[in-house]
Amino acid sequence: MGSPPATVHEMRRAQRADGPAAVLGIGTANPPTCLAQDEYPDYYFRVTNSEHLTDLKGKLTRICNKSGIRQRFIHLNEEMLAANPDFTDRTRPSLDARVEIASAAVPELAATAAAKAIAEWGRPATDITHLVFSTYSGARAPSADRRLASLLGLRPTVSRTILNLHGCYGGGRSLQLAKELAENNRGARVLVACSEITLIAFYGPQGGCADNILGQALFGDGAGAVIVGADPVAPVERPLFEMAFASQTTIPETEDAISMQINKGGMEYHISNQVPRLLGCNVERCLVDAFRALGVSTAWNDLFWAIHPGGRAILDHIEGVLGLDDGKLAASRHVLSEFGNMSGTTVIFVLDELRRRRTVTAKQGGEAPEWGVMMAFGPGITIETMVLHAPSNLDLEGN
Ligand SMILES: CC(C)(COP(=O)(O)OP(=O)(O)OC[C@H]1O[C@@H](n2cnc3c(N)ncnc32)[C@H](O)[C@@H]1OP(=O)(O)O)[C@@H](O)C(=O)NCCC(=O)NCCSC(=O)/C=C/c1ccc(O)cc1
Repeated sequence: MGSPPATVHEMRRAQRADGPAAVLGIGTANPPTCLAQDEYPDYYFRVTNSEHLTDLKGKLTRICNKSGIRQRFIHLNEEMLAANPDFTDRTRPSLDARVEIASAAVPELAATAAAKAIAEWGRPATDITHLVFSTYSGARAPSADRRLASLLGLRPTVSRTILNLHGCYGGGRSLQLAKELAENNRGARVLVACSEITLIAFYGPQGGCADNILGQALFGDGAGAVIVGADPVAPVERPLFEMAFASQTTIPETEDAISMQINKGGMEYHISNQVPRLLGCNVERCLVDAFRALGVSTAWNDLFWAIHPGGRAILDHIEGVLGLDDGKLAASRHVLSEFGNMSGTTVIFVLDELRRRRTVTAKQGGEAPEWGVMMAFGPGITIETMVLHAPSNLDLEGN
């Protein structure tokens, strides 16, 4: 009766997508409080009652001036600080209060970004089959992925994964996981959400702790969401970027270069001043390996670039070692300038900005590169690399 049973191999082949995973929609969101970078040292030392620490204020001012950042958005405001005075003192036990605020704020910010990505994608939220959520800002279960699924009305069978403490490479890792899920599950539609609020790592300045001063100068809050799926169904679904290849590399002997740890007073972190140099020494090898695996030969200046702007010096080093022309990292520099380093979320903002710029180029009759690269970095030191292809039928309008 009926046809002979398929082999397991045939069943698996039938479960897989035919084409590559692609970005089908992008959305971003930020909290309402915007801080101008040139006013930040005054703001920070005032709200933390630390005006007497003039050396540290001078250092923060020097870092802000060189940061390449114009403004940042943050969830924490002065009313919250007034209600939680322990937030300014890293020795006081304030983790409970931070987690309480973050547990609500992180998924809500993600929901705003996700609603925009879903609107651009053009299908109902109930068609989402998988959710990958990345954050360093929470420490509770059920966690932000569960809450986001409720806020968006996702189906109860949505397959959820949360990535915690991946820091600045969380966006790259989530997108790589989404690629695997979409390509290995025919018809899958994966929502990637990254949402970070720096409240978990906000403290007043403390002598002898330059890491904290660096973080206060660079980090901002934001959420980014991406819908990923293979074999887009025209005309509703339009691929913005196809994901051609993805890899992760850990730089040996750099375990201590970037670290984050949750303790009773919030999240402590250390960022070595060698990070820009270490990345500069290692990114080209990742790129060479990626393009060799694809069998594509290219000049770096023939690509479009979506690099995580971890700091201005990181972009400068990468631009230098790869010999990139002025403007090749413009999308990354723009996002750094207007939002700061929003950790894992930032690379989604860069993708969004990149496609906006490609629209302008196309409207002006110019040509944008067909192939490009997304890279994100974080503790490990970990480098996430993804080779992207922009299809010629690209709908670049976005939301
Ligand atoms: C904009 C910088 C900070 C300064 O510009 P510069 O061109 O290097 O300028 P200078 O060499 O004159 O340095 C200015 C000051 O910055 C100081 N500085 C220079 N890197 C450092 C340094 N890692 N430490 C602490 N002082 C420094 C440097 O010592 C100096 O201090 P001073 O001599 O007192 O003026 C630049 O070095 C830069 O972009 N660095 C890259 C920063 C970086 O590694 N970012 C990636 C890591 S991000 C990450 O892991 C995220 C973790 C995270 C954690 C918590 C969160 O909430 C969210 C996320």
